Amino acid sequence: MSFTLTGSLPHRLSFQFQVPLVTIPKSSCNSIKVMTMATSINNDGDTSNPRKNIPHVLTVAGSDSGAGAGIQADLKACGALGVYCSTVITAVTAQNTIGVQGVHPVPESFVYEQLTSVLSDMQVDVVKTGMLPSIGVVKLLCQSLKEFPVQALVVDPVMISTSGDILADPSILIAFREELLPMADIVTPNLKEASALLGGMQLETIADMCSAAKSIHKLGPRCVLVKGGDLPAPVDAIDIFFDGEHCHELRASRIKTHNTHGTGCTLASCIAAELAKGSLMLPAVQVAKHFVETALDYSKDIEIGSGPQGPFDHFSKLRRSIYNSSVRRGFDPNDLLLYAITDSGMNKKWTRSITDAVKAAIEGGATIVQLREKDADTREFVELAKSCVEICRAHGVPLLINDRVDVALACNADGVHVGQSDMSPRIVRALLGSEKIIGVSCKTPEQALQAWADGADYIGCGGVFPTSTKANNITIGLSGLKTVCSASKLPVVAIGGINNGNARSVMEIGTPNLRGVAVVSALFDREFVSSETRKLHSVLMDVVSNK
Ligand SMILES: Cc1ncc(COP(=O)(O)OP(=O)(O)O)c(N)n1
Ligand SMILES: Cc1ncsc1CCOP(=O)(O)O
Ligand SMILES: [Mg+2]
Repeated sequence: MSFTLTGSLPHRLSFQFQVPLVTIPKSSCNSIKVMTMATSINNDGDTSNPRKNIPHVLTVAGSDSGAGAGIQADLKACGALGVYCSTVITAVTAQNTIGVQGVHPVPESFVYEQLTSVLSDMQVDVVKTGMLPSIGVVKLLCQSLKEFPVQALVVDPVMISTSGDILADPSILIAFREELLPMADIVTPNLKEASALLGGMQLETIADMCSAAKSIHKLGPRCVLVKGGDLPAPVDAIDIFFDGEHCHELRASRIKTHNTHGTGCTLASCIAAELAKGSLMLPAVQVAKHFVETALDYSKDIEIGSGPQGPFDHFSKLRRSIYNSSVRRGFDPNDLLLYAITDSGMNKKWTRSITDAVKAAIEGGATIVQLREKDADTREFVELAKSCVEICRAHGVPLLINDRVDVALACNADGVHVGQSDMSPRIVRALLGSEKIIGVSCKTPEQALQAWADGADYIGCGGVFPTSTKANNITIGLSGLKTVCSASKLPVVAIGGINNGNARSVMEIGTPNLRGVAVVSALFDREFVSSETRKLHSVLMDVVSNK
């Protein structure tokens, strides 16, 4: 069902909105995405120039001068996920990697003025809250949200900074419990905040987190995410998500780094950004966790400031997606970590399209994709490749074509993978130019050196284990892989019979230029591609973060 609003704008434009009406039950824990399409119509009635609404998150939080957390983290997280972010600043803090040196709350009346300015004019989809320094600010925010309802409210109940500094008056708990949480679609406390919301309850185990999530849910939010980052040294970063019915245990690899300042703000902003794009709640939380895990991994060695907790880089993934620009991007060997190679036979068997298979692999954490479509007609292959290039580019994941330089040129793929009996990499380089990625299959040190001399960017080495995906392929074992890696001047990705049961043994052969695993059947000869990819990704992240 929809209704039409018409009105007029200044100058020569009039506008028309199609507004679908939806009713979402409170217990569904889904995002409430009401899509609006504004179409500008000129005086001739021409509708050829539609105005698009960009998903929009408003963050109501404090400014962090060091830009690792707070408003600055929220802006970066939303920007990295392609979502517009407006800001209402509740306090200005002087802080750096050492701690918080000062807090200057913005007068409550001026917080309200900012809220009114944004909400009365802009089409905000989701509001995300961070530092709310006083009861007065919480009350004014709730009042504004009643006056200008939005589709979802994400509450990060910031009370104490990770350096131990107090960021909100302790009396704020009453306002959280009585006013804000009943309006929230999700609240994302860490262990200390969950304990404070529940009057000091001890939280030491996953079972404790689950019962805390259930108790916080009784305060009114649709969903609760209790973050277990402070649990005593578990292997994974474990969070508990409660949707009013089930407790889900969400795991991500625990990255060894001191650059963790702003992870809470970033996680909540990513959830808000995904909800603004129309995602359901659980997938939004999963994407947010994956974003934080990847950003921490990419930033684990950066050095900003001299204190114990540094910020991380929100844009690592975005930078990887600037393939279309004229700037030479260079091949990033980190991209080889989880190399997903398609197989049309397998995807046909599980009745899914190649594009859906590629989307699912990326969702699960694939870091590079190769289209290996041995049976496709050329025309069909080019069309498929164009769609996959679009999908991969939107996610900052490089897309390579197996064997077919012509198809790679036609779809402007990021590169080509060739074997010993395919076109020589030297000719491929001459055809593709210096910007594109070229991979070469090698089983021996001699082949590896030749590939380097021919201008390859990486080596695909295998089959490491027996496989039925490629007929008559000689198996070289872990020792053959080690021999090639040791002789190679190039980064190497291992291939052949690799799955989440043996990937660790491959990655632990002890040669630093082995950068990942390439897999076909372990992802695509399975019913659920994204969860299989996620499992393998988790094994790989575990290995690399412990190196
Ligand atoms: C990453 C990666 N490594 C090796 C191969 C195998 O390539 P090739 O030897 O040309 O065999 P086909 O895949 O063409 O059958 C690969 N495709 N990708
Ligand atoms: C293309 C290729 N090249 C060497 S082994 C192989 C097949 C890898 O497939 P799987 O991951 O299913 O063993
Ligand atoms: Mg080949």
